[in-house]
Amino acid sequence: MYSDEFTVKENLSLSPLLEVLADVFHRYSKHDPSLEQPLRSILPINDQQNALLNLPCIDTQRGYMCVKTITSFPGILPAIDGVVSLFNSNNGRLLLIADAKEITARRTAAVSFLATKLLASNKLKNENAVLTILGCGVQGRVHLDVFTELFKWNKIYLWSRNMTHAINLQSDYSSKLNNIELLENLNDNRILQSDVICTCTASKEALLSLHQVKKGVHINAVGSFRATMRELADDLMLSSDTTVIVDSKESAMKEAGEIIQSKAEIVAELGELIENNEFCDGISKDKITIFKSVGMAIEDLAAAIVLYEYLQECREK
Ligand SMILES: NC(=O)C1=CN([C@@H]2O[C@H](COP(=O)(O)OP(=O)(O)OC[C@H]3O[C@@H](n4cnc5c(N)ncnc54)[C@H](O)[C@@H]3O)[C@@H](O)[C@H]2O)C=CC1
Ligand SMILES: O=C(O)C1=NCCCC1
Repeated sequence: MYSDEFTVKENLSLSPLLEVLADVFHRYSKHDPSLEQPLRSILPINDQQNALLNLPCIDTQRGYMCVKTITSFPGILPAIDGVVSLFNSNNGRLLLIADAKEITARRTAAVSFLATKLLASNKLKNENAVLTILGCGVQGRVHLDVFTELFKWNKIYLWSRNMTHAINLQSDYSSKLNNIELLENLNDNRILQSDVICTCTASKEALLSLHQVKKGVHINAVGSFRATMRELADDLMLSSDTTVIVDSKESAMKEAGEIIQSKAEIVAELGELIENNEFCDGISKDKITIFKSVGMAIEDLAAAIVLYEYLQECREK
């Protein structure tokens, strides 16, 4: 069965995806032996920023195995291309091949939302909450889709190095939302009003420093996945007001520029926060929380399982 990007978009629902993501993140961080995920391979092409990535994992508890093979060519749009393959882990049969662009986009934004729910639940109770998205490429757009599907924001600010991307995104949303405003530069004081910020760029230099954000902000830093990439400055990473959470300690220490360059302490993995009210409720309102995501195979597995099981259900009806 092949699912192209439109099929993925139409059939991959966020609510079951969030549930399966929470389960696999929890089991990953508990080192559950039924879930195996080696460090992914990232093969740079001719020492340039382009790369071939391979992300495998096995979940014998759910009875699936998954491998995503993608290219990342930041200079060519869309930057990511490839496929996600889902197999039965009991008999080795191939079950589904799906477009990796859409799976990667939606699962990454869903993980950012999960992190926001766990680390900043107080912000999601606030009717006046403000969301800012930096970078309006594929990830910026899908973060806007997912974050507005799951929560009603009072105000949304968009910034992109290429302002046309931000203008187009605002305009595509104009019939649905009239509370989106554009930021022309990163010194705009409106960033200081943000309760949640998602950074979704391929930047190699820090875009956000400590003085640009308010105390208590939650940041999902999505863009960097190499030692040379980063979106957040050292003073933000290293502030005593900051708590840094990652998807995987092993991956973040190898791939996340912000962590590698700043040597910031990683307080926990996202999976350690699942069913851990003591930790989540114990985060003071004034703490800046940073979720640094680099991406993992189990996220693609979760998305492929939800999509496959839903398509099977539709077939059987
Ligand atoms: N954490 C994760 O699981 C995932 C992370 N990513 C990463 O997220 C980033 C965004 O991915 P896509 O939206 O798919 O790419 P894209 O190519 O669609 O968008 C990239 C955005 O970054 C901006 N940008 C590039 N260099 C910049 C700079 N120096 N300063 C400011 N903005 C800059 C571009 O203007 C564009 O808005 C990439 O670095 C990608 O590798 C992508 C997928 C999953
Ligand atoms: O997890 C992924 O998939 C990716 N992570 C970093 C950038 C390329 C795709």
